[in-house]
Amino acid sequence: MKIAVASDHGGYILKKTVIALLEESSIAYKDFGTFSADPVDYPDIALAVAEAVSGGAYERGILCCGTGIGVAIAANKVPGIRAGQCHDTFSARAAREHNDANILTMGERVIGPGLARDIVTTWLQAEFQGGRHSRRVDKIGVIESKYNCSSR
Ligand SMILES: O=C(CO)[C@H](O)[C@H](O)[C@H](O)COP(=O)(O)O
Repeated sequence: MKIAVASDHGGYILKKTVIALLEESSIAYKDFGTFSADPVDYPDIALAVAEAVSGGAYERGILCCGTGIGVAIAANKVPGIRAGQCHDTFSARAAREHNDANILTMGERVIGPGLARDIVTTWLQAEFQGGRHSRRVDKIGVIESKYNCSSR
């Protein structure tokens, strides 16, 4: 599995925690930035990871900002992206099993590194359960198609 990872300045330290975990686990990843604690705009880094995942080059993405909210909102504007903010392991598991979330978002100003590691591990190991959940995820795709810009 290849993971696309990025953060804004608000999630810069949390991203380092995520990357350390991926390296310990021998999971392939690419860091899409940001590469310092200087302020950047979270929609820019969310777009980079969302396009990397929606384009198929990366199976999943992990985005960090101060809250995990802004990057989730921005990433979910990209067709095919199902980004979920998870700050507990129950949600992380459900995001995969029920929602087939292909991007995990977290907030450095909300949770600590220990919990973040558990969340990432849970999210990476959980699998989409299909069945009734497939019908619901498919309906998200129908909504997306309804409002998709024809110029894309
Ligand atoms: O997405 C966010 C807010 O919805 C993130 O928390 C950002 O990291 C945050 O907005 C950055 O705030 P700052 O005051 O400019 O550091």
